[in-house]
Amino acid sequence: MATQPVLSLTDIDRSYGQGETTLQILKGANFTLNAGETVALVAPSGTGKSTLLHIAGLLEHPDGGDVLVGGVPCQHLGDDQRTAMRRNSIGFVYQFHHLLPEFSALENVMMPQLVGGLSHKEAAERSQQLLDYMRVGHRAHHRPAELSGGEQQRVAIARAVANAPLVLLADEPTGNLDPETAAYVFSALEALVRQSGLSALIATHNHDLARRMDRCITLVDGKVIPFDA
Ligand SMILES: Nc1ncnc2c1ncn2[C@@H]1O[C@H](COP(=O)(O)OP(=O)(O)OP(=O)(O)O)[C@@H](O)[C@H]1O
Repeated sequence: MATQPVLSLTDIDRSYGQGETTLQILKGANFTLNAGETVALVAPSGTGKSTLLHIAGLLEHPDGGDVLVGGVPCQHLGDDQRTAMRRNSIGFVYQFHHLLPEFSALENVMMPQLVGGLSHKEAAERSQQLLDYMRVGHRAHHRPAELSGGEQQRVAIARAVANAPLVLLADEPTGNLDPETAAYVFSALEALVRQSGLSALIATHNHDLARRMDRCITLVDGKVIPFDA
């Protein structure tokens, strides 16, 4: 039985105006992520990795083409519907953790679940489980500023998967960490993704980490092509 892709990018165009000129970053880019699949996006700086991830995560509109999440075309969705789709179906991890500074680690992970309608008790239990799984459970009641960079990123990963999204998108999730911490955090991310059967697209500069994904892609002349890391 053919499985439905969880994410499809079809003929994506995106350009940015820079003074007099236009910088065309994505030119008819196509990409499909299947259920349970992990893909690494490896490409030189400035080629459009973040742009592609932001478009895939419905954080940015393409100039042309469409994004299908769970088979649903998103081009013509209104802002509220896009927000709901993002909230329910997409988890995003950034290079910098973007945790809310005034809330504890636990509260940060609980937030999307509370917005999603889970009770306080259920959200707290699930959040603690996720933090434990990411081996940062003992820091649950600390605020982000009291955590190390690696711990902050592990909390951010727990938050991104808290709503059991269809797709996890990560933009250099370990790019801000020293190599040893990066390897540790990446392993925790990988274990969580594999254990929960999540589909993930992860941008990374690290070829060793990229090779651990099911397959690798890169960006050349604005198009997605397979890559042998
Ligand atoms: N909002 C914007 N306005 C103008 N130019 C932009 C904008 N966002 C990105 N760009 C340009 O588009 C190109 C691709 O940017 P993007 O951040 O997607 O690259 P990247 O591959 O993720 O790079 P890095 O690995 O350095 O993070 C860059 O040249 C960047 O300067």
